[in-house]
Amino acid sequence: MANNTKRPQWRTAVEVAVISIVIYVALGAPGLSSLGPTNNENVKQSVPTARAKIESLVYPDETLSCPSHKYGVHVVTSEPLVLYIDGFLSGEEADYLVTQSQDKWQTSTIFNGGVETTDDKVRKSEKALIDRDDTVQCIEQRALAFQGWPAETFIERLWTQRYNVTGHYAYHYDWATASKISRRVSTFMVYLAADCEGGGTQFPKIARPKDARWCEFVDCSPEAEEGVTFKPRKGAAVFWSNFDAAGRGYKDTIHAGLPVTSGTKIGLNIWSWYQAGHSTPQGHISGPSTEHVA
Ligand SMILES: O=C(O)CCC(=O)C(=O)O
Ligand SMILES: [Fe+2]
Repeated sequence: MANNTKRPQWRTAVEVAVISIVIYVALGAPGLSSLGPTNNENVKQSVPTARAKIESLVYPDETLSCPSHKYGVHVVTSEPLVLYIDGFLSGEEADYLVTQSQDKWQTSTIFNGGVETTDDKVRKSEKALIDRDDTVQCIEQRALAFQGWPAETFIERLWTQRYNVTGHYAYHYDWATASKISRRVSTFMVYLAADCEGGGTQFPKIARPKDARWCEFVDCSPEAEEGVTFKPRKGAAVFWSNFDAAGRGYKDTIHAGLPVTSGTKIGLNIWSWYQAGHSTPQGHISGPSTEHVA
């Protein structure tokens, strides 16, 4: 009788390898499309794990009729695309989001190797998860319309972020965790309250535009850090793309929230998330979620 109970060891190894590849591909080949830099110790991830992420994605109600809103767009650089949007939110909208944040502030977190943790040397601020009423969904709509309603692209639940004196966010990418099927495609960094000194959003690898008219929006002082520092300005937003057409994260989007030296700065993150295999808008991923994943 043939002995089938003992298979050669090499075959077991091949089977393990094949199964591993299948699992890797099923998970969206994490890391494959994000061929930018590997994170060094000073660059922390700000993107949480896949499941919590998907639960945090939303799509605004398309039947909602939103008031028309005008803003001014200025190109900082086209590769990577970085734009300055003056008046992206009205003063009333900014104040409303600050009011909505009251009683919701909690210590901001970072994601390190997929683990949520706090470290005030990296990120010192408080964040608040914003409920999705009509005003908020109209802001989500505006963010998607601005980008041309990209397919299979959702909005991450909105979070506000408050920095008091010494509050800051160390240099990081917003795109650290990415795969072929799943990634944070773009960022709007919106200023809701800007009664502060310091607190600029700093991009060391993006050149400051030369024209003196930019000095209204960026730090033109001799002490300004290398690159460009956007000044907190109520209602304004800095928008940038996190990935190139091949799905590679842009290294030049590394940025920081500089320390606030007096007063308070409040920001709003609007992140758009590409999730392949989910059509929009009919195939909403989920409704409001209580997951805390910013
Ligand atoms: O507050 C800022 O200026 C930057 C914030 C930021 O980069 C973030 O929340 O990811
Ligand atoms: Fe960021």
